[in-house]
This record gives sequence, C-alpha cells and structure tokens, in this order.
Amino acid sequence: MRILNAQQMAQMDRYTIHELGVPGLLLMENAGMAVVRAITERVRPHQALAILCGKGNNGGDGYVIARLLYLQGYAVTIFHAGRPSTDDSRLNYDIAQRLRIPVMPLEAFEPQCFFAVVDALFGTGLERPIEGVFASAVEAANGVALRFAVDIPSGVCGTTGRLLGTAFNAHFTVTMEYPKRGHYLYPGANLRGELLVAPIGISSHALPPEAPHLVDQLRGALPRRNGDSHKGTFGHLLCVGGTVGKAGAIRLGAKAAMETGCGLVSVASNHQVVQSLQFAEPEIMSVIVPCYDSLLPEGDSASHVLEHPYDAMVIGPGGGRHSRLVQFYWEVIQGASCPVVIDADALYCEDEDRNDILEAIIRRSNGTVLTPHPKEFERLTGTPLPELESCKLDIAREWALKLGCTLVLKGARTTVAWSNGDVYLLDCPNAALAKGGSGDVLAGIIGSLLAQGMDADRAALEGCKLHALAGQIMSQRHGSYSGGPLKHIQSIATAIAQFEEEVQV
Ligand SMILES: NC(=O)C1=CN([C@@H]2O[C@H](COP(=O)(O)OP(=O)(O)OC[C@H]3O[C@@H](n4cnc5c(N)ncnc54)[C@H](O)[C@@H]3O)[C@@H](O)[C@H]2O)[C@@H](O)CC1
Ligand SMILES: [K+]
Repeated sequence: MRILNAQQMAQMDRYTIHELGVPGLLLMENAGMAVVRAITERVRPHQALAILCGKGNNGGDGYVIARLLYLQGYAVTIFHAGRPSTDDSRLNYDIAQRLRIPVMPLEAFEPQCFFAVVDALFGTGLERPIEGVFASAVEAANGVALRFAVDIPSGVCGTTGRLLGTAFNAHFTVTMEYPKRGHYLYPGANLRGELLVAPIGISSHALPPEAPHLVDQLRGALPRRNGDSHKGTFGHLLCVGGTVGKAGAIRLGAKAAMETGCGLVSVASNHQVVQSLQFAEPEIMSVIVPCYDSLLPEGDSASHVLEHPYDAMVIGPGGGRHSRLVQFYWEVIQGASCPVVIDADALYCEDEDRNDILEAIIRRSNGTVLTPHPKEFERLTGTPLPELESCKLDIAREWALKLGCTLVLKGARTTVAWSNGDVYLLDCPNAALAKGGSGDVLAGIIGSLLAQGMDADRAALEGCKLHALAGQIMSQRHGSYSGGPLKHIQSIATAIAQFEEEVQV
C-alpha cells in the first residue's frame, strides 16, 4: 500500500477523470457509497445524523452520503455553507434539494440534537486554517457521540499532518483509494480514529513512483539458515561503543544481534566496559580499545579495532560525545571495509564538523545505515525539528539520496529511506518502546542482519519490522508500562518465528 500527499491524490483524481475519462461524478458516488457502508454498520435509521458539507468536492461526497442514507430511511439533516463551488458537488446538492432532504445553514447546527455526525467540510483541498463558522461547526461536531470523517478529518493537512486551525476528532475516517500522509503523521494522526481505505475507481497508472510505502503488516524475510553451517556462516559483528555509565547500551545492541542470529558478536570498548560485559554476557567476545586513561581512546586505537576483518559493525551505542571519542568512531567508520550501522553518539557532531561528517558518509561505499532519532537527525543535518515532523517522508528521501546511504528515522512512526529513494513508513506505534535502550536493540538487530549478508537497505527495513514485531509481542506479554529493552530482546525469538519467509542473501 502506498501513501499520498494531497497534491499527488489530486493528480491521480485528475488523471482518472481527464485522461481515462472516468466521470468525476462516478468517483464521488463511489466515495459516498463507501462512507455510507461504514455508517450503516454502526448507526440505525432512527438515530439522528448530521452531515456537514463544505463547498468543495469533500462536501460533494457529503451530499451523496446524505442522499443514499435518506433513501434508506435514515434521519439525516444537511448543514452547509451555501451553494457548492464545484460542478459535481453542485449537482449532488441540487438532487438533495429536489429530494427535499432537510438542508440548514452551518450556523444552525446543534450537536446535542444528533447521535452521529459526518464531517464532509474539507478534505485534501484544505489550504488554510479553519476559521469562523467552519471552526464553530467543527468544534460543535466534536461534541457528538459518534463521528465519521470523509477522506480526512477537517483541519488536518493531508500532506503534513499539521492541524490548520481547529480540527475534527473522528472515530472513523473513510479515505478514498489511498491513505494520505496526514493520516499517519502527527499530530493529525491522533484525530483519524479507525482508518478505512475505500477503493472508488481511481487508476493506479499515475501513481507517483516516489510515493512512500506503508508498512502495516509486520511480516518479512530473514537470511536463510541451512543445516551445513558453522559459526562463521552467520557473520561476525563488531559493536563499537559503551562508556562507563552507558555500558548497558552496547551490551543491549550486542545481545540483540546475537538473538537475531549473528554467528559471532564482539564488542570493542574500553577496559572497564569490556570487563563488566565479560562476566554478564559469556557469549559475546570483546576487543579492548587502547585508552589514554580508562575512557578515551589512544591515537592508534582505530587501527587496533580495524585489524580483524568483520562482516559488519554497529558504531555508537552508549559511546559518549567527547571529541576524541567521536574522532575515534569516524576513524573506524572511514577505515571499515564492511557495512556499518552508525547510531547514537557516533551521529553526534559539532556544527563545524558537520560537512566533514556528511562527506565521510558520502564517500563510504560498503553499505551505510544511519539510525538517528529526531534530535540526532537535526544535529547531523541541520534540519529543524518542526520541519522534520511534518515533512519527514520527503526529508528522509532527500537525505538518503544525497548521502547515498540508508536512513532510519526513528520515532513513533519510524521511516526507512533506501539509498535509491524508496521510502517506507512503519505503522506500528507502541508506547512500550518509548524507553531508553530501544534504539540500541534496533541497531543490534540491523547490524546482525548486515553481518548475515543482507544488503543495507533490506537489513534496515526488515530489522525495523522485526524490532517492531518483537516490541508488540513484548507489550502483549508485559504491558506498555513494564516492557523494556531486555524483555524486548527476549521477544525477538517469537518475532522471528512469526516472520514469514527465509530468503537467500
Ligand atoms: N473528483 C475528485 O477530485 C474527487 C474528490 N473527492 C473528494 O474531494 C475532496 C477534495 O475536494 P476539493 O479539492 O474540492 O477540496 P475540499 O472539498 O477539501 O475543499 C476545497 C474547498 O474549500 C476551500 N477551502 C480550503 N481551505 C479552506 C478553509 N480553511 N476555510 C474555508 N474554505 C477553505 C477551497 O477554496 C475549496 O473551495 C477529497 O478529499 C475527497 O473527499 C471524492 O469525491 C472523489 C473524487
Ligand atoms: K472531511
């Protein structure tokens, strides 16, 4: 399934109507019928229903809905803002009038008189904040017991998920043909209720190739494991990071990697971290990074780490931000001839170092996955946070293409952008994962898949899906309060069992 912005949806409507010759009225009828199906499953004919109609085609859908319900004996009243401005909508308004369906001005809408309300005020054509009589109607409608939105709740921008003025808070949203970005981007995503996607006859021929993919099924592919294998078959991952005080981060990454099937996992860190890890995790090997004191690497520490050929590296969890440490990470990253996941403190840069770091990413040719959370991405690229939230799909694509790498933008709806510009939005928000350590687990899972031979793009996408599925299993077992990274790692085995297929990598 692909998700569109408002402009892309309008383009596809136009193509279907003007290039293919499908009448717009037919699409509007289909849209209205789809919403009516959702309503009649939940509302009985005697229960009073208000239909709020705007002046554009969203309002046109509203007039169709009113007619179809009225003809089935439903007690409907239309509230509108005057004669519609589009031909198709006008035609449907005129039919409603001829049928003598009650039509009232928007100002007359009294929410307490209705059991259910249908918001057909604004759809993808919303272009400025809702004000005046429209705003009052939306606010009043939010007091009705059962609320349906046509296409997208009025007040939510279909492209960015931003709220423009006030916004309708729906229990159900029936959207036409493709889900819109505003259904998934916050804060608008909080207002759509249950989302129903209705085919209305829009052709996919004009689907823009850059439209992001929606990942709502947590199924996927993992590297095949044949019987004639040994520990070397499934790769050797090196996890670089961990400082005193944050030793747990690198331990979580390494454990998650082991649990995801990696043959050998080593941790490179300072003496104290390695010592604590040796006792706690006997299956994990280690490399002691030579240090000036117990914390900061010595001059040739990177070459010491790079001596051994690894199949993949995860660099940064729990690392610390001292300039010498960051320099060490980048010496390792630049020297590594294997794919790398660059995470956490390895993504930290001072403003004056930004260009050098971005250049270093561009120069890499062995597979690079960046896994920033929004703050880390802001610092790395200079993209302000508010812009990132509302345009994250485009921004992720732009930076993955610019840097020639795979980008995982972590968050409630994690976005994965492939180095070829394909973008995937994961639709599996899970409050149980909003805890320190979740990102370390993700880095370890992706690193593990890289070490087992998956390419960077696939490893990032499948790794995010596996991480999300394990997170769901964990929260089913322990709830959203008591889950945590260690329990998350323990759920990876069950998640793997539910992942569908194995592929040859
Ligand atoms: N033929 C088509 O294009 C189809 C469109 N459909 C429906 O049409 C919707 C899009 O229709 P439109 O493009 O006509 O747009 P809308 O119906 O969403 O609204 C656009 C109208 O509202 C005005 N407007 C925008 N923001 C405003 C604000 N804040 N305050 C006051 N007025 C404002 C615009 O000037 C325009 O007149 C879709 O969401 C969908 O529900 C469906 O009927 C399927 C077919
Ligand atoms: K609407």
